[in-house]
Amino acid sequence: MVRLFCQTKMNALAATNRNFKLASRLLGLDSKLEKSLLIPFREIKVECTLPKDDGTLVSYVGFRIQHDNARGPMKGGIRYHPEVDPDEVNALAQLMTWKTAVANIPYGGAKGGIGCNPGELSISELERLTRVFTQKIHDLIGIHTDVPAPDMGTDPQTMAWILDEYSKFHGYSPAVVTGKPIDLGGSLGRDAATGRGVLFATEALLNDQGKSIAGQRFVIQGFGNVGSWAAQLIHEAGGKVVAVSDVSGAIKDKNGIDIPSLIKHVKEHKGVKGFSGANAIEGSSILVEDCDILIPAALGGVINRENAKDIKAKYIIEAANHPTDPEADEILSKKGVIILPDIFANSGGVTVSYFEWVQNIQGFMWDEEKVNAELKKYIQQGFKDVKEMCKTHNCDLRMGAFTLGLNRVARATVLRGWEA
Ligand SMILES: NC(=O)C1=CN([C@@H]2O[C@H](COP(=O)(O)OP(=O)(O)OC[C@H]3O[C@@H](n4cnc5c(N)ncnc54)[C@H](O)[C@@H]3O)[C@@H](O)[C@H]2O)C=CC1
Ligand SMILES: O=C(O)CCC(=O)C(=O)O
Repeated sequence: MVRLFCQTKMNALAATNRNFKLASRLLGLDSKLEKSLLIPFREIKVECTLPKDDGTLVSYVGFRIQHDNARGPMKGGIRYHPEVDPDEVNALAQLMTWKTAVANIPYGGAKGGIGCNPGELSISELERLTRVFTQKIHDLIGIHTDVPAPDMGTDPQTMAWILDEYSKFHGYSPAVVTGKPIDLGGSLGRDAATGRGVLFATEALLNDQGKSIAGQRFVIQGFGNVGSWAAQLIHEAGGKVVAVSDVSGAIKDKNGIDIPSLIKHVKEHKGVKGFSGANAIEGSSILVEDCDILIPAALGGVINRENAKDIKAKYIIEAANHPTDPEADEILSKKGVIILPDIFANSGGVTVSYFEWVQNIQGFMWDEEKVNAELKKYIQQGFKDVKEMCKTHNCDLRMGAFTLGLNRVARATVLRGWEA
């Protein structure tokens, strides 16, 4: 197995390919088809020169990996983070292909990113960098080819800049990105959608186990778009969020953190650090804190062979992409921990992105009630479909989701005549 950066964390692409191969074996896919599904459709790597506010020039590397388009336009977020590298973006693009298929929305998969630290750039530097990146990729994305969206370190404002820059070349095209500000054709409910999807997915799993959200103790790693919305909605549903972390630090209160007050604090102080309503703890201990349900909502590979044995949660809901290494999967499975995999658990974001794209193409805006009700239907159906695959292949939820996604993409690929 290939490992980079540290001994404990597996390379993201090696981990994703391993899950792909296991699922492909369960489905008995033909080896030529397997190879065609694994190799990305197109890999784009561009140099982006940023004129900084002080007049100096800095070079960044940007990526857009377009993994597969058998089921429709490629779809996936754009990440700004110092650890963005081609293997990670490749893995994330591949995961998008299986995720859109699990959600049963008419898309393929892609992902992009720039290896930068957005926290160290001013707003005008972020705008210039986003525009330069868009200039480099504008002829390879499009409403019916590849539709970006926000991911870690990017937000609706980033999408507005991409939309504006793209429109200079192709005419006004709101449907070229999703996760836009509402004033530019964004969908009501998209901002909360990944967190809301995490709530619906958790409810589906707990219902299946004869349980409910109320009274369960949650720990959440990451308090950005996904983590903070998940925390808020879980809090409203009667769940007790007992510990939270972000890049600034970690906090804990076994009686349950007052999430609305924490959200206010984070808006003012840019992080959970210093929140007076809970005790500070070591960020490194967050994943092994005592709880019923652990929600990683930050980086990949955080649950690995080093810490898996110490995890106390009975359930892990993967709000982040690929937070769990296959080695940790094995350890956790032996401990009886149930994992709701990323390609299902965090599919609420891309599902509402699909609703946004549909609204843009139709030129007709839905109300938020409709968006949330449709999202619930998709997540509940997705859970049923994943469980069905678990039954058919006698496998866990991750392999249930992978076999579901792979099977749908393989069928579309064959129907389109891939051997011609
Ligand atoms: N935004 C979306 O719609 C979707 C996001 N995701 C995934 O969810 C995860 C989070 O994404 P967003 O919330 O959008 O990003 P974000 O940029 O809004 O928030 C990221 C959060 O992670 C925290 N963080 C970063 N490094 C950390 C560390 N070492 N320890 C603890 N916390 C750390 C940051 O402080 C921040 O609170 C990512 O894995 C992303 O790929 C998945 C599906 C959709
Ligand atoms: O909303 C989208 O199109 C993609 C979101 C995303 O990047 C993800 O699900 O990981």
